[in-house]
Amino acid sequence: MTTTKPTETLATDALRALLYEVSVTPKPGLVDPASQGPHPDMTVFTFIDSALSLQPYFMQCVAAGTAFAGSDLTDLFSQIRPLGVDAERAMRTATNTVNTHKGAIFSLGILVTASAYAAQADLELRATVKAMLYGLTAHDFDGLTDKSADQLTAGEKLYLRDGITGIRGEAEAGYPTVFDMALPALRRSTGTLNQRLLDTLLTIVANSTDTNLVKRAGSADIVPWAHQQAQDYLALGGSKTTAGWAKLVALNQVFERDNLSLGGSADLLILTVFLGLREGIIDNDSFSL
Ligand SMILES: CC(C)(COP(=O)(O)OP(=O)(O)OC[C@H]1O[C@@H](n2cnc3c(N)ncnc32)[C@H](O[C@H]2O[C@H](COP(=O)(O)OP(=O)(O)OP(=O)(O)O)[C@@H](O)[C@H]2O)[C@@H]1O)[C@@H](O)C(=O)NCCC(=O)NCCS
Ligand SMILES: Nc1ncnc2[nH]cnc12
Repeated sequence: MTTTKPTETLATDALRALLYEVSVTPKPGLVDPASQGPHPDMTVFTFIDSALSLQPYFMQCVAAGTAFAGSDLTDLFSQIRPLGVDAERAMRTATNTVNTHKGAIFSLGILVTASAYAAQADLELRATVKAMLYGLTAHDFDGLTDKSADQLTAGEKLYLRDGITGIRGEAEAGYPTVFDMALPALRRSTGTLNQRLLDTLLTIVANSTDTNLVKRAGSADIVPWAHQQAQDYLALGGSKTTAGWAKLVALNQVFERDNLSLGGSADLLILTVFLGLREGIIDNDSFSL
């Protein structure tokens, strides 16, 4: 991907991506302006406060990526990881302790930092991300069996139980769901911005393993079901057809009834929107939803 936008706009585009994602409606298993979905502790306003609390963090990521002069990009990742821990704290203060954007803090922080570095070093973004995250999964999952159950995060438990590498695996591989599936789908998509982002989200759901969904369902057996539902929606023509829209509304009800969340897929949509804004393939010139 080539980007011609100035580095100064990286932090703003990160915030825009967070705000665009939560504004898309109707999203199965997620908060949007019209629905809390299966998240009784959050509304769209919680997400607005959460996003704004992250502005200083994204600016720190830009500064870190711009200033980095080392030869081993895993050192750049090590520099920003503690910044993300502080950003999680700021998020929880802004949201009254609710976890709105933990996954996005991690992944968007990586893309913002990598974009800033890639611009000054004249490198390709995805190659930069992969070089930054080299060895991440092995590093994070090493020694997990020494931890007691109450010290393990949801992602760590799923790795030990099912071998799912989750967001770490997706990130270390250079976000294949985003770069190989979602971004091409966004480029191809037509219609209003809301319709385009709905179809992009369901492309992500059809192609990813969302550990937020697996955790809520209690079993990885939910994954093929979710893939099939999203594929059915896309085969019906997606958001611009009456049948596709009806499928989306029905899915919304199922996800709410069964307390199923798609938080990880929302994070990948946020990344896709961010890259779409950088690439200039998102135009906000449609005056209907
Ligand atoms: C490496 C970290 C991500 C830490 O990982 P951890 O093991 O703590 O967490 P995971 O459970 O593995 O996942 C973290 C979040 O990643 C999102 N996610 C899951 N699957 C995917 C996927 N396939 N692709 C992209 N993203 C994915 C997901 O975040 C979303 O869901 C959140 C709500 O989650 P949670 O509160 O668990 O769920 P609920 O059911 O709603 O809660 P309850 O009702 O049960 O209470 C929401 O925030 C979305 O963002 C996973 O939750 C990373 O955190 C780390 O290393 N942090 C260090 C600091 C840092 O980020 N540094 C800066 C960048 S290096
Ligand atoms: N809109 C949304 N609803 C619930 N969890 C999310 N995580 C990121 N965006 C989300």
